[in-house]
Amino acid sequence: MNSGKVGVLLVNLGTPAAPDTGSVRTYLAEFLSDKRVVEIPSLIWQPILRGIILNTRPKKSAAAYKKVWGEAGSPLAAITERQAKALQVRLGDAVQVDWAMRYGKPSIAERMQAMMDAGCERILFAPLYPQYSGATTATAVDKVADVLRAMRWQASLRTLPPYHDHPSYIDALAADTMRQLDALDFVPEVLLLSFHGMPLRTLELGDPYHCHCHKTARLLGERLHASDKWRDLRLVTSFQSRFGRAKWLEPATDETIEAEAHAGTKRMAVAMPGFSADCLETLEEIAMEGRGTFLAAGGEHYAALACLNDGATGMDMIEALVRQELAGWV
Ligand SMILES: C=CC1=C(C)c2cc3[nH]c(cc4nc(cc5[nH]c(cc1n2)c(C)c5CCC(=O)O)C(CCC(=O)O)=C4C)c(C)c3C=C
Ligand SMILES: [Fe+2]
Ligand SMILES: [Fe+2]
Repeated sequence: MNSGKVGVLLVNLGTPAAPDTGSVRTYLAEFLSDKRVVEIPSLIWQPILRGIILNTRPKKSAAAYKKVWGEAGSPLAAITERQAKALQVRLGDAVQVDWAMRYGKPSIAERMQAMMDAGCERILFAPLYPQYSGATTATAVDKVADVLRAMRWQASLRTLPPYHDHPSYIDALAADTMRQLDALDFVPEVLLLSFHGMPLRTLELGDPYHCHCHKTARLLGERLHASDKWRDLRLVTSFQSRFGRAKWLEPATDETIEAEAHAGTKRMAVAMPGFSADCLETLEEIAMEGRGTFLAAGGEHYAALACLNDGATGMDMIEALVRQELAGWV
């Protein structure tokens, strides 16, 4: 290490290197071998993963990734990179901003080493998950701890806490949700707040994720209902992207979308406040598949709202959260 710089590392989940079966298999093998993600003993899980899942799911998932892949690659990686660049501009030269993925590339190990090689002695590690869960925040922190464990001369580390009820996050969600609702060419009867799901067992074991999601939904709802225009908007919370056979948090987003249409809802918008960047789960599962489900079941108007991404409102929030955690360092 050669100087006392401060670094900020933005981290998100990870994504395949390319939308083909081989790349998706490599990504899923790493992701689904994480014991924080699938909490089944390895002796039982690894044969299922290697014998069944990695022989079937990659082809299906690669086809889904192809539908959302852009010129800059995977949306999740492209947006996270843009967030890092925008934050660098906002924070100036006093801080070095970089980004990494928990699974795949750029890896946490590689970017931590690069920051330290550039002279960062203090690093704020910022997993961009508003709601804490073992499968997201904790495994990212485990990873950076592994990286430090292998170093003789470590950097000092701070980690960004979950921000599910932080005023800057709720302000950003409320402003951006209302901006997007106002711009629709229809007035929704219901706004579905869809969060990524988790196995129900994680709630029973004490993971706060479910509570964090419901608190975010309540605080966002209070802000929408305090406005003149969205006072009567009906809000429903659900959990998407179910994986595997175990019982997951309910209600499930796909079933809720279908049930709403069957019950006579004609106009629906869906927001996904738990995702800091658009990705496969928001763009393919909710914007594309969700629309098909709603229209096929009798709905007429459907809109999936964009995540905060690197828009000004979202970046105001990331800057505020990061500046709070950097207090005393810069
Ligand atoms: C936002 C928080 C997330 C939680 C909580 C979460 C839990 C979780 N996810 C899986 C399984 C899969 N997730 C997949 C994609 C994916 N998941 C998140 C976020 C959370 N996951 C994101 C941002 C993404 C998108 C990645 C991208 O490249 O765009 C996938 C891969 C895609 C697929 O094949 O469907 C799987 C598998 C589990 C099992 C889990 C909780 C235990
Ligand atoms: Fe996931
Ligand atoms: Fe999915």
